[in-house]
Amino acid sequence: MKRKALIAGNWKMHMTVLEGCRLAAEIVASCKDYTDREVLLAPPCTIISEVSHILAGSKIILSSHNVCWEEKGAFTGEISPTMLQDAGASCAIVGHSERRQVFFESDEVINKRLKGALAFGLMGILCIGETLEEREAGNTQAVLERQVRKGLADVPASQMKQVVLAYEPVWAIGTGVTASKEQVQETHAALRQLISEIYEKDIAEGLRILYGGSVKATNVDELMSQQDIDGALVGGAALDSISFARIINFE
Ligand SMILES: O=C[C@H](O)COP(=O)(O)O
Repeated sequence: MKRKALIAGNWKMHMTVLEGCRLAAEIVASCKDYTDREVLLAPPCTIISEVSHILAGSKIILSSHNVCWEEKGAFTGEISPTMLQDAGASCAIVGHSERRQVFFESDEVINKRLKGALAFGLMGILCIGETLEEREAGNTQAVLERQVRKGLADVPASQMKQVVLAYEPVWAIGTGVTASKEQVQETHAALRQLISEIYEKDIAEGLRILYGGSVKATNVDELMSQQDIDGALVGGAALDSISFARIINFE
């Protein structure tokens, strides 16, 4: 099955309104009318609304970095799926390693966030990935399997079209160390096999699995040449329009 590639730029905690609007406009200008790939931007929530105006008329998808599972109520510090939609977003990232590591979000909380996003019709990017310590202890597969099974717990097959998986080994994020294309391909193939065991083969074949961790203009082509790498979740290199444009236009 031919899956549409997805190149996602995660701006993390960067960009004022002015900076973000300028970067978004530069990215819009560098996008072609693709049929084989999609582009997504995830700015901080403070500028989602302004960036949505810049993206209007383009096919670029707008995402948040996180989402609450409730529509409204006493959840200080949280943003609901409908608030995100109101601001112009149609996707939410959940379970990013920085949420797991720095803010101690558990698999259970991440699962609630994902189910909340899907229930309100958002696309959900579920991030998973092992730490260096877990890798060195030989626990990579077990950690990824736990994160996938718990992250997708009670997500019905009917909502899996809204889900994207992002494999981001923590040791490769922001470090300049990229996992090799062989390492990533092998991991993605194993993840696809796991998804076919949890759901069914067709769902696994249709699921997009992104790689994240020091993706750059210089390594995107070789990563994207692999059968089970369906796109990239890009951090640092997404903050520069020239680098990100090159990544979007991978060959
Ligand atoms: O969400 C993006 C990832 O954390 C990767 O970040 P990076 O490209 O700066 O390594």
